[in-house]
Amino acid sequence: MDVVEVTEGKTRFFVPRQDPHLQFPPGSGPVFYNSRMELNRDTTVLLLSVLRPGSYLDAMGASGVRGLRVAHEDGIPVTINDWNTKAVDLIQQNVEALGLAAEVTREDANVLMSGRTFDAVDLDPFGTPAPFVDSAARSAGNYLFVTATDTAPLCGAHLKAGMRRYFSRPRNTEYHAEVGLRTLMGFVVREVIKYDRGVEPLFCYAHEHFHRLHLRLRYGAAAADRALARLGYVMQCPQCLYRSEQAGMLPEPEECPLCSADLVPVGPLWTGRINDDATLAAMQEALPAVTVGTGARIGRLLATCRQELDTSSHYDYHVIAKHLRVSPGGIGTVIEQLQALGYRASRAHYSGTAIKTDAPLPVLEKVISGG
Ligand SMILES: C[S@@+](CC[C@H](N)C(=O)[O-])C[C@H]1O[C@@H](n2cnc3c(N)ncnc32)[C@H](O)[C@@H]1O
Ligand SMILES: [Zn+2]
Repeated sequence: MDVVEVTEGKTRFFVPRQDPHLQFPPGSGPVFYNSRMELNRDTTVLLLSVLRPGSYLDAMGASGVRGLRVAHEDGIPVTINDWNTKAVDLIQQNVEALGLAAEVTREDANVLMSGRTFDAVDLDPFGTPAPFVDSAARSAGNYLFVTATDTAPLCGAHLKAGMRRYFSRPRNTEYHAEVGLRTLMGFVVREVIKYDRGVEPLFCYAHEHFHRLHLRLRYGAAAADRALARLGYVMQCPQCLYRSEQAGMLPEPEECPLCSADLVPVGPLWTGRINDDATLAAMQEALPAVTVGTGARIGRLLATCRQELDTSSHYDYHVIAKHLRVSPGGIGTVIEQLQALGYRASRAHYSGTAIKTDAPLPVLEKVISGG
């Protein structure tokens, strides 16, 4: 295999030379590598420097970059797996070049995870992680990390694929990044709680073309019940911009209080917090020493996540302004005005025009129209 050496974070490793003329260079080599996922990997290396699990499984290694970095930069014992022979050869070459004691395996990830446990399990498949979450839920001791790049099914743009994979009915709204993240989270929670285990989000975010979950797992039916209680629906009005949140396994019929249309349930999905503030604070503290490449962007992401409200949807203030036919002021001013009126209001980490607030829609409309 024709390889080139690249650096990510503090780790140098080999990846296949990719044809820059192909439209999708990450998939053009014999083994997958996508440099655009550096931020995703940087956040994992940073978080693991805080959590320090006893063992870590990179279940779909490809070049091995993720596990290599966790071993090299965090000093955590890792197992790197892939079922592809070329990938495993490259991982082995990288492990040897870095002088690591990492274990390298060539198995179907589901078989590996069904037979062994690891303190932390990381799923980073092509597209959907859905076929791997059940075995990961049985394999993971304390931590389960999941990447999904199938944003169209998760966000409702490919509705049937979303329903097949996630047993949920997403809906393509202006808050699709939030729906995608919470649909994925809701699915993972349902896969875990059937084993009488609880799930607590540590750091979950949507970014560009992927969703990423970092979750802590707990033992016991009581912990599972706490997670179960967080499953619910966003109830969206099909005629106006109104939406609300509803807890429960099955959606109850509800009318829009503004226009009387029947609200449409979006879900089931995870409601409530998607981050643990103490974990984010610890990551912020560790950031200067740990992260190299995307450190400034991660710093902004963590800061935005820490101030973000827990609501399962947001209002896009440009959409509201267009609806009202007004030209809006700055988003910071709108948020400050809502707060001055006694409401909670924040930005969302995945969009520059998203406002999360507990203010009723008419209040938000009044503020945006300068009233
Ligand atoms: C998106 S790539 C992983 C990227 C890698 N984690 C990174 O950060 O660059 C997905 C990898 O999963 C492997 N894979 C797909 N299905 C698998 C399975 N059932 N068991 C093990 N590996 C699998 C593929 O061979 C491919 O190398
Ligand atoms: Zn309505």
